[in-house]
Amino acid sequence: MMLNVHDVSYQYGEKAVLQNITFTVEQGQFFGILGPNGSGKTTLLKLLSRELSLQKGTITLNAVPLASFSSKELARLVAVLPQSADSAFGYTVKETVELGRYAHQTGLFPTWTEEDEQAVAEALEQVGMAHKEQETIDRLSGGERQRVYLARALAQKPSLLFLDEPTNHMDIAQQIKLLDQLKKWTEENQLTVVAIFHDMNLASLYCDRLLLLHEGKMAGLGEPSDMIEEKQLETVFQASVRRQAHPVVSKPLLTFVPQTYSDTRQQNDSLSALTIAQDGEQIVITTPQPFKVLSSAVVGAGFQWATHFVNRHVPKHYRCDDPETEMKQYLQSHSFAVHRTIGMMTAVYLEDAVWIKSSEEEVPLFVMVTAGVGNAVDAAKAWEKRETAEGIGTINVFIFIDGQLNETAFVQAMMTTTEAKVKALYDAHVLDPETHTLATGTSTDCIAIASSQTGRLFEYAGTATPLGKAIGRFVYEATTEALRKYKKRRGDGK
Ligand SMILES: Nc1ncnc2c1ncn2[C@@H]1O[C@H](COP(=O)(O)OP(=O)(O)OP(=O)(O)O)[C@@H](O)[C@H]1O
Repeated sequence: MMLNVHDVSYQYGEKAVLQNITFTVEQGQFFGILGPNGSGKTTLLKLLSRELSLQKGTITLNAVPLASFSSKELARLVAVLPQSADSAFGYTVKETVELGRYAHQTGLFPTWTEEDEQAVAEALEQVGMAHKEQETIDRLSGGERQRVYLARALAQKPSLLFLDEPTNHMDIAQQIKLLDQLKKWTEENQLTVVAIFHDMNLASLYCDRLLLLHEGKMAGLGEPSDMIEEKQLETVFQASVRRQAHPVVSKPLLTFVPQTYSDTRQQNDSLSALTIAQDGEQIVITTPQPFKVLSSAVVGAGFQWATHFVNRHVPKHYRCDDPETEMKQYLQSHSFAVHRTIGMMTAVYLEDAVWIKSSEEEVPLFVMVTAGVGNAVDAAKAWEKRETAEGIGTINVFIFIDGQLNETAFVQAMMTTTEAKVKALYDAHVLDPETHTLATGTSTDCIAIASSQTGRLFEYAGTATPLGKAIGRFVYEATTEALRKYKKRRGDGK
């Protein structure tokens, strides 16, 4: 069933609530309508289901004007789950769902057929309420009631389903279950769904296309990934929005920034608040306020907020099939909150760690490096190597920045750090022991870029930028010094 809406406007008395709305929903599509309270979503849905009569514009179903369908014809094609379904108190669950079959009853004295019975049973099954079919509606929870009303709409066996906030009152597990089910029906049975959503992430995850309404006007129409733009949503919803990639699904994920957030994070010179504790077993850097971190660490890789940064000494012959789990156990046994800790390992002597803090006038930066290169690798020749060399070999780099970094700056900081580290290895003439070519790192190197996310904004960290220049310089200097200490301890001083 294809739905076409062209230039539709509507007003209650003098009050214009919809203006020039135009969109098409193809058969089998899951179409979402989003917008703040009062933006006209319910009014639009009421016009689509003919609960309100059209004042201006056209609405067609499979190219036939909506107005030309008889009520009975329309009821066979279209089912509606309204925002607040009329509570049929006293009715049982099954009786409520049976009401959905009235559209299919014919003649003066309609008879209840096997088909009707089956449609009701199926609908109850689909929403997971079959086991409560004899329960009265008033004894159900809000979420269960919502599922029964949905079953009533489904029992109609519609081609087009209009839903006003279908997951209202449902817990998150039920929401996902229901939307998964609806999505499956659109795909398998070519059911067309038009639904109002309040949760933009759910809408984006499940809908093929979205219409964004703002004060009765179209503020956007398209696929979720093209439509959910931070600036656009901030204007429409009057809230601070951040857009990221969903970790699994190829859809955007939105997060809202609390208004109070900026007020609670006014702190200058977060680097002075860092404390360093060192013994032979570990170096622990602690910050009272969480830093946002991008790292390749054993524990806490990817983006994470962290308050503890652990560089742990392990024996030279440490071997483990699952170092991440082992490291997490280590952190737990040392009373660290694993989800707030960045954990790296090294067989290098921790006394040889090098740290540098930039001076006042430069970009506020703190760098710590431990370096061992017994395991050095030339990345360009790694494919030729037969086995990983045994040896003390890891370069761990921790960088703390007093400032705000966006994702671009984080990624560029990683690149700049890697380049500076490679240059330090090059200048120290470190060779891959197997290929005898210049090494670019070791097979287990880790980098953590940690930013206070307060104060100065850094949008870039490439080598042409102030932050990139500082990172390049201090990572190079710290790595060079750490390599010198490592060589000295090994006694080859070269
Ligand atoms: N029957 C009515 N008479 C007069 N004004 C109405 C009527 N129904 C809705 N309105 C007004 O029309 C505007 C749009 O309402 P509508 O219910 O369509 O918005 P909505 O986007 O669905 O909001 P919500 O997210 O709160 O459900 C609102 O300002 C509302 O007050």
